[in-house]
Amino acid sequence: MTEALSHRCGTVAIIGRPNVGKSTLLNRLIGQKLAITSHKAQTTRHSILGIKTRPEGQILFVDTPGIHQRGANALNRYLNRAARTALGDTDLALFVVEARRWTDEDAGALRAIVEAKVPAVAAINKIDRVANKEVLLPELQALSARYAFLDLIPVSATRGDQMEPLEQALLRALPEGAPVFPEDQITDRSERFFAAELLREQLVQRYGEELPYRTTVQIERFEELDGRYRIHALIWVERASQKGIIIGRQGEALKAAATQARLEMQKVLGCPVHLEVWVKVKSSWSSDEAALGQLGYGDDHGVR
Ligand SMILES: Nc1nc2c(ncn2[C@@H]2O[C@H](COP(=O)(O)OP(=O)(O)OP(=O)(O)O)[C@@H](O)[C@H]2O)c(=O)[nH]1
Repeated sequence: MTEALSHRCGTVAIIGRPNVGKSTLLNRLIGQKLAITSHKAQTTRHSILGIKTRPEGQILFVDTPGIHQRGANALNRYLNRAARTALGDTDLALFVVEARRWTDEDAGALRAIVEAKVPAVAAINKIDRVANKEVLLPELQALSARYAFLDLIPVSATRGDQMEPLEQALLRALPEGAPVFPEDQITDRSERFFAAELLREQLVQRYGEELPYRTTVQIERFEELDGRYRIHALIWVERASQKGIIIGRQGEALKAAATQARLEMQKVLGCPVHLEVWVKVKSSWSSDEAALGQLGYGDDHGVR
């Protein structure tokens, strides 16, 4: 009973290989779109704080870019570093895996937790795809043999199944403490940051496999006047050919992406948005540490 009476507060780093559903799970837990998602791996580039306040406690979620092993350019190194930094400074890890799929990359992500020696809860995601739930039992056993998880909870982030037991397990594992943020606050990120992410989400969802990872979004101007937002965004690409693809024939492709991004921004900001988007070429930004710094990837908070 004493456990139920004490108020809990602490950070939970969401860790897992790319594409297991970390961002979807964060959005589901917070009940609003904080992290952009796509079916392509490596969508998440920034560590985002999502704040979940309940009577029993406050959970501060840090969404990390998926820990992955491919590629060694500066952007990939930054992504892995961001995930590891989050682990070095958290009360608890939430390790996300996909039901019925264990890969070397999952093992790599788990190794980061083991090395950081943080307590962890495991979420076995995408159970909506598993018709016979009995097959999950040996999987849970195998996972608990790999690490001393405090709890293992099968979940479905898209359907919202098992969110309550997951939240309870996380709260139980957090230290006692007073809430850090007001109860109605759901993130520490700025509106400007979300504007950049929502435009980047369109790039990830609309263009070929490689191109989005060769681009970044910078918000040049972000102003609110008389209940309307005026936002100027720059999409940085590495080559003129990429600029052509993004813009498309007679500007059609960019127009469609910007229109959808604007609608998403209006949903998040809750008022009309005027969005202007420009595409600019900056050669080899993803392999140059100095260029990454200029674009806001120099620290863990990324583009603001
Ligand atoms: N069937 C099913 N699909 C899911 C579930 N959760 C996430 N997905 C899908 O899995 C894909 C990846 O989800 P994300 O949330 O972007 O994954 P992530 O782990 O944040 O990926 P990175 O940003 O690459 O690290 C998306 O297509 C999601 O719709 C789930 O519970 N069930």
